[in-house]
Amino acid sequence: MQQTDFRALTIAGSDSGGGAGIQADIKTFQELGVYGMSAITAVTAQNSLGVHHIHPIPLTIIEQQLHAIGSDMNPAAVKTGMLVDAATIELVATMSKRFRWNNVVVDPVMIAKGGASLLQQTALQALIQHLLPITTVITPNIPEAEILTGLTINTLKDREKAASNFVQMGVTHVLIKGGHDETNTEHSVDLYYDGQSFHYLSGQRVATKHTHGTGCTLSAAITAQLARQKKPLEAIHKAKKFIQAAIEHAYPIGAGHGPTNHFAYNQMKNKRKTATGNHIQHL
Ligand SMILES: Nc1ncnc2c1ncn2[C@@H]1O[C@H](COP(=O)(O)OP(=O)(O)O)[C@@H](O)[C@H]1O
Ligand SMILES: Cc1ncc(COP(=O)(O)O)c(N)n1
Repeated sequence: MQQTDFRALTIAGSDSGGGAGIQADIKTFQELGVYGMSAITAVTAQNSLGVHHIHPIPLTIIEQQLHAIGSDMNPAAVKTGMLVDAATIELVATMSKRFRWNNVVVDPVMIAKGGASLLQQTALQALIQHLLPITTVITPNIPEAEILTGLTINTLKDREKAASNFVQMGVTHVLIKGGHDETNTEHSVDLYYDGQSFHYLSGQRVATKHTHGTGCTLSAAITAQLARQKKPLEAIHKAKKFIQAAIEHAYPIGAGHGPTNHFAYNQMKNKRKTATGNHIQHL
């Protein structure tokens, strides 16, 4: 059977535990029928208990990875995760412009759920100055949105204000995620803004500690859907369904915070297909 050609690139850190970073991204791309490529910015030694060691990859090697992909393999969408420091951010922005990459999804990863810092404090300005102006979709969680905008976010109105700030900083589409909003025990609500109107995307909040890699997986699913030519809001709606299934069926492996389940979305879809006898695949 002829494979349709959808390709995406992730620029992120490696998570030895497989729940976040490059590993989560590639698994998500694969589940959504997208060919995955990677440029690794750091190798981390981590598991369900946390990030134990970080080994940043030399800048020249990151550049060589980006050049190898950009000069030959032309991704339709690109996402960034752990970017380590200001020099890496500047490099990623320069290379994205050089290769005219479209559909740039920035997950502004700063602090792992276990508390380890994945981005130097001094890199924030570089992110704002170099990366945000070329960002198609940014996906901060609430603490990241607060740090980048300088606002305190308690209410949904505060979140709308922060989303407007991101648009003023040059971002085209903003998704401020609500996983950290503990005032809402029923739902986990994400806010989308494109400079024109606000949309709220709500999912049933799952009472689980196994949420390692939720942000990586969501942003990778958005990237995959953009690579599949979906418009940003539709890509985000589909990605929200993917992460919801992945959290509802999370893998309780390890003694700490287990990863989400990247198979869950397709497994549930296949179950529904078997139940209805419908064998047509709708992504
Ligand atoms: N317990 C939960 N139940 C359902 N959805 C969740 C839960 N925690 C996070 N999410 C969703 O997972 C995605 C990632 O959100 P969040 O946890 O805020 O990001 P991050 O991993 O970057 O901290 C969002 O779509 C959010 O709404
Ligand atoms: C390489 C890498 N990238 C990103 C995260 C964030 O994921 P989380 O916030 O779920 O710990 C991580 N832990 N490791």
